[in-house]
Amino acid sequence: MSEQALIPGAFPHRLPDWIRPTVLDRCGSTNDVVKEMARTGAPEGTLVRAIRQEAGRGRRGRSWLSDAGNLACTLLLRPGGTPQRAAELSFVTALAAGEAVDGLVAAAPKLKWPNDILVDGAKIAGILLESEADIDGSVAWVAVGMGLNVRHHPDMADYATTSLLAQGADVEPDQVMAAYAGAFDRWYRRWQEFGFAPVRAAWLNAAHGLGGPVTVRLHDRSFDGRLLDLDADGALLVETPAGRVRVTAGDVFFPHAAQTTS
Ligand SMILES: O=C(O)CCCC[C@@H]1SC[C@@H]2NC(=O)N[C@@H]21
Repeated sequence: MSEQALIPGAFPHRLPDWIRPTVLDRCGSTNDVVKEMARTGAPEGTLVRAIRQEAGRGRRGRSWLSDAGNLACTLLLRPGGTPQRAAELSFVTALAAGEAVDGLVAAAPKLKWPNDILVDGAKIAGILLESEADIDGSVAWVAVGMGLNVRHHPDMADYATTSLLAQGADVEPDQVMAAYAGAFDRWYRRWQEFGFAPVRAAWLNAAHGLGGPVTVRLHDRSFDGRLLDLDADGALLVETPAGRVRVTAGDVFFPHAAQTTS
């Protein structure tokens, strides 16, 4: 990993008490920084933001561009429980990121399975969860990485992207991170108290393309269908001529709209 200069001074916005931020001038990936901290005992609520990431990562080994002006941060959680339950945190995170965007832009943010946030059909934010289990199989920690295009967005060949600035919102990444942290606090508490049901309901309420045609790309094949629902465990339910299919990993594409991958 390259140089990591700590930006001195207090974080300029109010965050929930349990979330303690560190801002780095640069790093490879904030997920890697937080994973290392998790392995050496850092507490839940450790939050690392990098002004620049030099090796930002997305899902499925894709790279994630994050120059100064955008938000790249990772929050450390220690929720315990099973890895299956911890996976629900990607929906908690999507709701929090969506709320941070909502109100800043005219169009309502939409959530695309499994963990993209779209505005006007274009990707504005993505989420990368990584975790480790204890010897008994329970979750030791989860590194919740979130990248949000605040002031610029990359040109991608195969899907549309946008930023808050391109949508007319002239804001600073720290301000967006504070809104995200506040929304995360609310959704995380709700999830801990009431489980996945309210998270699932809110996610469905903001879901992109529900009821419409979808192409699902798995690692070894693709198929078309209609986007039906989110299952009680976060799997996507797709209706196909051959019957209902549960999708637990893959990419979804929506015809006749800006394409995004996640
Ligand atoms: O859309 C995706 O594929 C997920 C992108 C996740 C990017 C964020 S930026 C902060 C954190 N650090 C990383 O290296 N990745 C995540």
